[in-house]
Amino acid sequence: MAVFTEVGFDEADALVRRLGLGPLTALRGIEGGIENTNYFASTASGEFVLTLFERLGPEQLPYYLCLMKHLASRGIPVPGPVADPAIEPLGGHPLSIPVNAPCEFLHRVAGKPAALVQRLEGRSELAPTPAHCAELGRLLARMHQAARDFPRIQPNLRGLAWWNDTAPVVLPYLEAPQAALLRSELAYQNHIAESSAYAALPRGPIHADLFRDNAMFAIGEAAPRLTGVFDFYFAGTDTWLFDLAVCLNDWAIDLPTGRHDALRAAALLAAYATVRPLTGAERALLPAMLRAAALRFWISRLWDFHLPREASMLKAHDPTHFERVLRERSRAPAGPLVSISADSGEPQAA
Ligand SMILES: Nc1ncnc2c1ncn2[C@@H]1O[C@H](COP(=O)(O)OP(=O)(O)OP(=O)(O)O)[C@@H](O)[C@H]1O
Ligand SMILES: N[C@@H](CCO)C(=O)O
Repeated sequence: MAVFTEVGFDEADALVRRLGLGPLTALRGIEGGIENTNYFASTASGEFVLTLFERLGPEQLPYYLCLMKHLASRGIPVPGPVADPAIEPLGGHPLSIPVNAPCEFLHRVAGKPAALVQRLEGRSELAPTPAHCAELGRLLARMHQAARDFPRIQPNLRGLAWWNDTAPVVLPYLEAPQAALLRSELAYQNHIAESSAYAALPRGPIHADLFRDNAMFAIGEAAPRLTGVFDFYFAGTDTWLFDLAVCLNDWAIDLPTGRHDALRAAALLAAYATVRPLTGAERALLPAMLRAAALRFWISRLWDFHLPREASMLKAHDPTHFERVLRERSRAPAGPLVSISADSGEPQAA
């Protein structure tokens, strides 16, 4: 469980009252998550999640919170953040907004920047079937399209620049074969990022961390139905293909071996393509982006594992999983076991 910062009942009560939600009736630290402190907060007006940001500051947070609001207002099922009625929403062009200007969705709790968002119903499906993957694929494509006119710009802060900065920090902890893999994959990804095919990839705001534990499905319905996706705190402007690769590397992977599951991948890709067919450049670079997405989480897990932070309830993720996924992706250069027909963009299991 990750509660890095303890929140007193009275302080949370003061926040929800200020936001016009009535008195707090219950507050409970949430199991799971490794980045932020999360609590379930029940109030007279409904169920919410209180997040205290442990690493991110007021420079980055307005992007995530405003993106969630933007998506929610476009009918994408994401938790809407609750605004402080005392703070005037900022108008005008986002680039003209001063970096430290107050954001109506950003609060302060226990000395940390904090947000209160709606609690989604349902539960995560940790053993997804092709039908769950299809639901996710459709939603991902709708989300990419709905975010296209989101006016703020912020890079993916866990993108290539961060990999280049962080690899030297974790390399001293690695055995020789792992260090060689990390160095060579980083060189490959720097090379890919300079290519004209990469420059041609469509891009926009992406979630960038949409693992199966960041989505909720309705409970007790015959067919899988997503009730929403959450945890946008790694979102940023990047290629849509990278977002798709992050999802494929989690939703369509056999967790014990790191092997690709062709049926789940085909379902996810086909559903995505029914909403937004992939471009030629995307089809060409899917294998490289699957490697990039594996590298991203291998590095962040190594970083969290070898340079841990204090937490009263914390379970670090296993870095060796993404080392296995990366080796699998590099061994099978065709990437997922699917072929995507050039004319329709429709993937099929190979
Ligand atoms: N809006 C929400 N609705 C319902 N449950 C939520 C919501 N936000 C968070 N949760 C619950 O809290 C848990 C932890 O949240 P989250 O995954 O965002 O943690 P984190 O530490 O911020 O991120 P990470 O997944 O990057 O470790 C989730 O697994 C989920 O059970
Ligand atoms: N989804 C990430 C954790 C949060 O970034 C992982 O599984 O490593």
